[in-house]
Amino acid sequence: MGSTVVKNGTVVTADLTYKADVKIEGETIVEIGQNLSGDTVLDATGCYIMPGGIDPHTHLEMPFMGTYSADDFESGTRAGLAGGTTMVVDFCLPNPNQSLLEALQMWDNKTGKASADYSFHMAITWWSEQVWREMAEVVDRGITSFKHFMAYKGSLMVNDDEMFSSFQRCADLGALPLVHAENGDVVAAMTAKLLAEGNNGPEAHAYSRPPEVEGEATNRAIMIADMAGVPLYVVHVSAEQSHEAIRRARQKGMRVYGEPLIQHLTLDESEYFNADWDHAARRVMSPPFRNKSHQDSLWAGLQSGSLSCVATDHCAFTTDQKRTGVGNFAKIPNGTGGLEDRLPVLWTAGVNTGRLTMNEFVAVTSTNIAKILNLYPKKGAVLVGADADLVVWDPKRKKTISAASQQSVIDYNVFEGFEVTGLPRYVLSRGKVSIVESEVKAEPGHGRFVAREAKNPVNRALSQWKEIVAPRKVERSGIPATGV
Ligand SMILES: NC(=O)NCCC(=O)O
Ligand SMILES: [Zn+2]
Ligand SMILES: [Zn+2]
Repeated sequence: MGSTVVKNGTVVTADLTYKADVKIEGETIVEIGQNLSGDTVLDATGCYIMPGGIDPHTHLEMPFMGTYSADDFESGTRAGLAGGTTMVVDFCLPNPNQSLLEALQMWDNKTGKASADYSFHMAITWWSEQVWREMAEVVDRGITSFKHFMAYKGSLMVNDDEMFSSFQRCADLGALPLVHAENGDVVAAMTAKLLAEGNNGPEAHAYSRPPEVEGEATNRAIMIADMAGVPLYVVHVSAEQSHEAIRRARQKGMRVYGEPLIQHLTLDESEYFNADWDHAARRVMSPPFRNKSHQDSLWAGLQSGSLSCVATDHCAFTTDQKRTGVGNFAKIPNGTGGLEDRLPVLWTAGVNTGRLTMNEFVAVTSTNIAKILNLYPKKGAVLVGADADLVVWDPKRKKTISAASQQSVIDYNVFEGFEVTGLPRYVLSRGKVSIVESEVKAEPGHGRFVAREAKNPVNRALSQWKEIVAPRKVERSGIPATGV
């Protein structure tokens, strides 16, 4: 087995910055130190050696709104690698009444050509004794997080009673519930009203989902999670209202994690007012893009630690697919891409502006989610024994983002024209050099499923506390006779 040494670089992790060489044998980091030698040398002069990005929120080849998202595990993981992301966590979505295990088999079948490692969250899209039972089997198979859609009424949405039951089951199993937090009833009512009034363009998608629907649902999910005694992960936090609910909960000691997307941090609602229907529809996603004050709130959350991870929610549809919604915005497939662009755009808009330190950048793109999902330190770390998922980051490399040169299969890019400074020189996936600057060496089939263990320390601590404060019957000796 030949060894590889990444030499002359600066290691940047979530908590440290130091000069060192990193030696890899096979798939694993075996040594970190000075003047290391190996069979192959990757020169990192002028570069930072960081843990590869982990995107905790992707939808590859996802059946949704009458179609399938266009990027599959082949193009999606390749796009991720090209931008420094070495692992994705996708969503397995059972149909109503479908067995979770059968759905898992269907999702497994999609992954054969993944060139980077992946894991799944399991969605709870319906509720029954069977779902309750199968959740344990799903956890045994290494999938320890369960997603709940509070929106998409009539398809993926679950009600509060179902959510509370599922959260309690997560608590029993030591699993993590996730929520897409928008009030689906209110969205459905506002959508119907807008359409009835003739407001059918893509901008009405944003009108139908104001920040309040997100704030209300986030707060509700937090309270339900607290009553169930589980931590909670809120996906695609886009607004001050939902961030505020998370901030308040954390201040009260609740274990709630918030995930803004790179799109919401850098793109705003003016996109929906573009006179070009295609331009606006390509940006339709839920929640929609917001205004600058919400963006400032999200950046502040990353800086202060009230928000934990930056994801993409990569769910890419072609222009043709988006055109299904001409004349009715509610039929425009919801979703945008971003896998290839997350790290370069966040570095450019975050680190290069002084909003984030390099260590914070590593934390929010990799290490925090590795800890939350109990993947650390196998993933999200530059440590001896960790998987050699590494990005050698050249802070001076520049490019202008363009659909013409992207890995995603769709015909546009929501970041088109963005000039980024800071790009990978090398990207290694479990030791395999998969990207050399703009040259793709990723190997379809190299990616592997990463199983996770339940009952991480936060789950254990919460269960312990819940047990201590559980309702207990008061035993009384002199019970008075009834008044009758
Ligand atoms: N976000 C979005 O618009 N599409 C993907 C599905 C979801 O995450 O809600
Ligand atoms: Zn969502
Ligand atoms: Zn999503």
